Amino acid sequence: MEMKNVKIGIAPIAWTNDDLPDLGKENTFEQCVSEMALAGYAGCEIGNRYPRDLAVLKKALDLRGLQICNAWFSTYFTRGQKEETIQKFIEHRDFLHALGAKVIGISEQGNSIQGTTLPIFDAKPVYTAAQWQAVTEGFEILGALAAEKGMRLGVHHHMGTGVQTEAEIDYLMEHTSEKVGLLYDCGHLYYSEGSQEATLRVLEKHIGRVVHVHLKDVRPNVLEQVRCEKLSFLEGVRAGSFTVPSDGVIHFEPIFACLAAHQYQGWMVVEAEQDPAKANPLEYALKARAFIREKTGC
Ligand SMILES: O=C1C[C@@H](O)[C@H](O)[C@@H](O)C1=O
Ligand SMILES: [Co+2]
Repeated sequence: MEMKNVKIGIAPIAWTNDDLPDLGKENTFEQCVSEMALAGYAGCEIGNRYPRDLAVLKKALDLRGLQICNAWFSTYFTRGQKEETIQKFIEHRDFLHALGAKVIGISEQGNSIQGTTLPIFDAKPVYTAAQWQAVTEGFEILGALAAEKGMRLGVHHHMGTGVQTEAEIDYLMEHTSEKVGLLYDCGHLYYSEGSQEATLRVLEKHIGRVVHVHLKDVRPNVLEQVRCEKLSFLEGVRAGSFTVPSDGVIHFEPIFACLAAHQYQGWMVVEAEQDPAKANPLEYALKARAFIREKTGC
């Protein structure tokens, strides 16, 4: 398998979890980025422990040979906060641009349940026609703003949001232009659709729009527990829903093969939020890095 122009990154969420700040509260920014570099990653995303001062952040990254590839951005179009979302997006875009990132990953959080206590398998929002209209129009505007700086917008399909299922991803892709790319996260797809086939099918259908990839694996026994006990998304994270590639149920070979066959260019980012007290972040980062190298040569 030949993957040219693909870089391997990792997300800080395994060290410090922005959604569950008590997970990894003992881990410092310096430890996080040092261990990312030590484990052989070329870049990373941004977490809330990262310094916001551009010069300080750049120096810390340069010292370790790390690049910033993306950082999460929440949109609130379903709450009617269009102007505020656009304003904040421009600031976020400019910060990422100054750091050399080429992608901006977004997710509509106006009525998302991912951070709530609601059962993740029972209470996700389903957009009305008006909400789809607000979201697709808003994403188009953000896509154009990203393009102004030579960057790509990637919509992160995510559990607990209105862009979660295969059908919702298809709808989004059909009702938006090329300016709106897809942030493909195989862990979220398997979690939502429950099968390897659907996880791969979505990638194959929309590979031309994929601008960024999150590699996470899932533990099927924990997903079953989440379903049976009606747990929330974050309760599931604490219980160990996610792990790194090679440690869960997903077959990564066909995913890598599809990306390689379509000459995907960009980042593949290991993103596996777990309790660092149970899953040593460096150990799991090393495990994922070795697996990716073995399977892709990258
Ligand atoms: O990309 C992501 C960002 C996290 O904050 C999120 O909850 C996680 O599941 C994810 O995929
Ligand atoms: Co993700």
